[in-house]
Amino acid sequence: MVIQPIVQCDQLTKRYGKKYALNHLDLSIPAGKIVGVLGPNGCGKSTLFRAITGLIAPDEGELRVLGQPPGWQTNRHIGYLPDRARWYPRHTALQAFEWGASFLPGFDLEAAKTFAAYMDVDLEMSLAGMSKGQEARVMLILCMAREVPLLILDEPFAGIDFISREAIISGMIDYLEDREVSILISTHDIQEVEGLFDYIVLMDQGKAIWSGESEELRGQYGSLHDVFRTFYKREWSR
Ligand SMILES: Nc1ncnc2c1ncn2[C@@H]1O[C@H](COP(=O)(O)OP(=O)(O)OP(=O)(O)O)[C@@H](O)[C@H]1O
Repeated sequence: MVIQPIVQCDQLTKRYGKKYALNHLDLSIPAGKIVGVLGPNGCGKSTLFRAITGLIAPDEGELRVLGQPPGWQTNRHIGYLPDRARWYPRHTALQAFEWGASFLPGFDLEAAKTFAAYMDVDLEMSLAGMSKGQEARVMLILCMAREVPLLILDEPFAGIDFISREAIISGMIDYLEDREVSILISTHDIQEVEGLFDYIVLMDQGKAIWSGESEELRGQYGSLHDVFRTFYKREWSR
């Protein structure tokens, strides 16, 4: 069953003191898309993801995820990679995936192993011995190997080098081709990943300043690099 829209925000607001992390955000994200949630540091991307996964309660406004208010019922159907995610250092990658298979709804151990082979992850290596980029791959696999309708990946490519990032992204595109899944991805690595997105949300100061099909955005403004120049002049001129 495909739920339209996958995420719906009406006047969604989250304040920290006087600071608006989300400022009366209106946003409707259709299902079945790979969505780039983009914008400068501090514009509210992670806060939006935390609200979607029920980790923070909004101060005002309405949020519906998979057609319902966020909570444990919706979280069963969401694979979430938080920013700054870490795993238990003494575990090996395989132990992390076996944990996933026993605890995470919809986790497919064989898919995780296939991803690991593709992403060059040594299953027997402990996470303590891994580089930042290797650990980031394990964390990404823990989310991607789940049969769920919604994946939320907050900065999944941070720490992964340019060459590996391209390989991982093309692997993701192959893997996702036949699956009915919606993915929200925040990233600052816009140039490498631009081919991945079919829908874009541009955020600034807690609001969505543009959202729509990436082809439409490219048609109007050119590459994502040019889009950033157009929409975030304030940032670029600093
Ligand atoms: N727990 C918190 N306490 C106080 N302020 C917070 C908290 N969480 C977020 N903020 C503030 O809310 C704003 C939005 O933060 P958020 O982490 O959502 O931005 P972001 O777009 O994910 O940024 P980045 O690209 O740097 O990861 C920022 O000004 C941040 O300082």
